[in-house]
Amino acid sequence: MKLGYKKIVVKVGSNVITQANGLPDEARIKHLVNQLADIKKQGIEVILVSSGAVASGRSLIKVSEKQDAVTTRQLLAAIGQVKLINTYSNFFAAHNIQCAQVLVTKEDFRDRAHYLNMKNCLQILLQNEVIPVVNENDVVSVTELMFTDNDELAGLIASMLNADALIILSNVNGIYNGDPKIEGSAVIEEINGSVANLASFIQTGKSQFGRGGMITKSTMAQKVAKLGISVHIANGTKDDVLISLLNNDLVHTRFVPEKSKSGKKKWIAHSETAATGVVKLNDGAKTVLTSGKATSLLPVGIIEIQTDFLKGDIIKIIDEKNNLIGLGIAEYGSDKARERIGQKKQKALVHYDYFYSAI
Ligand SMILES: Nc1ncnc2c1ncn2[C@@H]1O[C@H](COP(=O)(O)OP(=O)(O)O)[C@@H](O)[C@H]1O
Ligand SMILES: N[C@@H](CCC(=O)OP(=O)(O)O)C(=O)O
Repeated sequence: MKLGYKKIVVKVGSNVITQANGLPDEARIKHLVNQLADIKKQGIEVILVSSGAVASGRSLIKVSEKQDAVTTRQLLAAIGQVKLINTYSNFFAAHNIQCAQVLVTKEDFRDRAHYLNMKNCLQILLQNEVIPVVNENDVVSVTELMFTDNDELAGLIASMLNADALIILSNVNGIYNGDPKIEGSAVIEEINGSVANLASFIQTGKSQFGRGGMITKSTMAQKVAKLGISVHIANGTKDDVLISLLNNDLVHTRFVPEKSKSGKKKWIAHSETAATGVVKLNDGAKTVLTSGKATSLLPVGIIEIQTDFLKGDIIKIIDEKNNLIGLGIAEYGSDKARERIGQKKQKALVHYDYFYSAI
């Protein structure tokens, strides 16, 4: 396969594997599994992140209209996930491949110990030639405990496992430079670095069964590419999409990866919700810290400690206008940091190795 990847994470959106009438599209699931089996047999490690539990559940049970949205989602996902994983399991078995169900919540990534537990679990499956089929555990993840969508989850898994590529399969050919439905809009084939006006191309509407939409997909893709992982957005409803993509023979959107970051930086990058402290910097410190040079965060550039934190906590670093600059691990607690605000020649609050720039 021309692209030469050794480890890939493939994310399949609900729309790809659900028919217009809401029933699971078994033929498409089978076709995707056939491709994944082919890819695995060529020695590439594969992790599948599949949506579709709620959509599958909808085909199995009629829900009362009086039931609220949260409990409806719990009910549909609880029933639908069984059907979804059985379908995958049967199709993989035809290739003598075992797959495993891995259901996760945001909580499973909340601190380094939980994160490493999850990483070990996936690694042991891969070492045993099993294909993990990951989904959010929708039965217990509600409201603020939820991932934005499975694109966020897939980005997290790709970063955690140091994958070479994350392939997101949706029901469009990629990100278009206008409304995909309007003639004259074309697929943006390559996105290199942060593209300031990317969001302006994207319509806020979602596809019929999707959760996050294209804006969250592109924000996540830019973040993951920044960590050193290629991200591809392609049309999962096309025949042989994965094989064509890996042979570099498919029109789609590719986010060019930057230099690979360390495992710890990848973890920090995805830890915004676990951050305790908030530290505000002046513009000079912001410029230096985001210049791309290896620079640590020194107290001289701090103007305010907004929220307390302990040594070792993840902290949010913001600018004078309260925009996020990055995330880092505090070398000491907020008490000491407050004493040192604006002072020269003090120990760095965040060492460069433990700083992730969000800009
Ligand atoms: N500029 C754009 N390029 C591509 N798709 C777009 C764009 N703007 C909005 N979209 C919409 O985003 C949808 C895909 O996102 P989403 O509904 O989250 O899908 P999925 O279920 O695959 O995660 C497409 O079906 C499309 O309608
Ligand atoms: N976890 C949910 C899917 C959530 C989700 O992000 O869906 P999608 O936007 O189609 O990838 C399910 O299995 O139904």
